[in-house]
Amino acid sequence: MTVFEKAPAKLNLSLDILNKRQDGYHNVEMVMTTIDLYDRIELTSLEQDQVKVTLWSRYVPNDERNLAYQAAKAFKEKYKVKKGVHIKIDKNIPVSAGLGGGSADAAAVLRGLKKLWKIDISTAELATLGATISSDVPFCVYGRTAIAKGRGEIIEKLPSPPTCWVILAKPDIGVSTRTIFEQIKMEQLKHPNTNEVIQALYDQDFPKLCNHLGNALENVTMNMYPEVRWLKQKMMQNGIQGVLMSGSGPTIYGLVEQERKAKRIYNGMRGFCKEVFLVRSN
Ligand SMILES: C[C@@](CO)(OP(=O)(O)O)[C@H](O)COP(=O)(O)OP(=O)(O)OC[C@H]1O[C@@H](n2ccc(N)nc2=O)[C@H](O)[C@@H]1O
Ligand SMILES: Nc1ncnc2c1ncn2[C@@H]1O[C@H](COP(=O)(O)OP(=O)(O)O)[C@@H](O)[C@H]1O
Repeated sequence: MTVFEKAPAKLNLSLDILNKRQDGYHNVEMVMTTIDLYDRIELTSLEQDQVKVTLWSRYVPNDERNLAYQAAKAFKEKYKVKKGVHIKIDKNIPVSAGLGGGSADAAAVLRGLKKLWKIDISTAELATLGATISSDVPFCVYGRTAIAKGRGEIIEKLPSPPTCWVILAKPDIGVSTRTIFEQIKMEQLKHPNTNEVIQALYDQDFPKLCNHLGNALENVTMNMYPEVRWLKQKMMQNGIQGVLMSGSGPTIYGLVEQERKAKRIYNGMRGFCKEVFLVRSN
């Protein structure tokens, strides 16, 4: 039997760092939403007790370092499944981009295995299992729009943003999330107004949402990689209100309501970097 799952990328509409914890992680508050840029995951049940990953990517390993592999192992162990699975990943989400591609794949594997092996568990239980893989997996298990707290594992659903176009531009560098967190100087962080972002979602107020997008990691990454600041400025020169770096970067995104304007900006941004996408919000 084979099951197919979409693994959508996420955007951080806001990202705040509250404090550093004893375990080395940071307590965060992040409003996140999934977008229509996704990897495709195909899961086929195997009689042999093995996890096999197939994907074609220069940047992602197909062994036990793959988060999709780790998700399948964790699922099999937790629910004592003796069968195996062949995971095929069709990778579209850029890697080490701040778009949570690895976490999206892991979450899609958890959702897919629940269907493939007909295990009766709740989404909350899957998200708890996902937290053992990486901080963004619990959000990716739910998808749509939510606020993530703690180290990312406490999820509260929110209304999705008014439907809009999303232009994504990724500079030709990969950013290590761990390295960016290591650079943080708490007293220098610029904090977003998370409550205003949440209120804008409840009010379905697109201009207000755009005005309050904010990411405490933006300056940390931009100080390390000036090309990210440059790319944000290029995106802003198009007269978009809502422009932000997602996650620990380096992807810059812009939110636009009108299709014609979005297509014009998408075409313009392609002159500045190779990896540019135009997708819909969820
Ligand atoms: C920053 C965010 C925002 O959505 O995304 P990305 O930029 O990776 O997409 C996430 O919080 C990233 O989540 P994820 O990529 O799953 O991180 P993990 O694998 O759990 O952690 C990687 C490293 O980042 C640091 N880390 C991560 C999460 C957190 N709340 N505090 C941390 O200090 C830790 O040093 C950890 O070793
Ligand atoms: N299925 C996967 N997809 C993408 N990256 C993966 C996957 N499994 C492991 N990784 C590794 O995770 C790291 C971060 O990848 P990614 O999730 O794309 O980053 P980000 O969350 O910053 O967008 C990379 O070093 C990559 O090799």
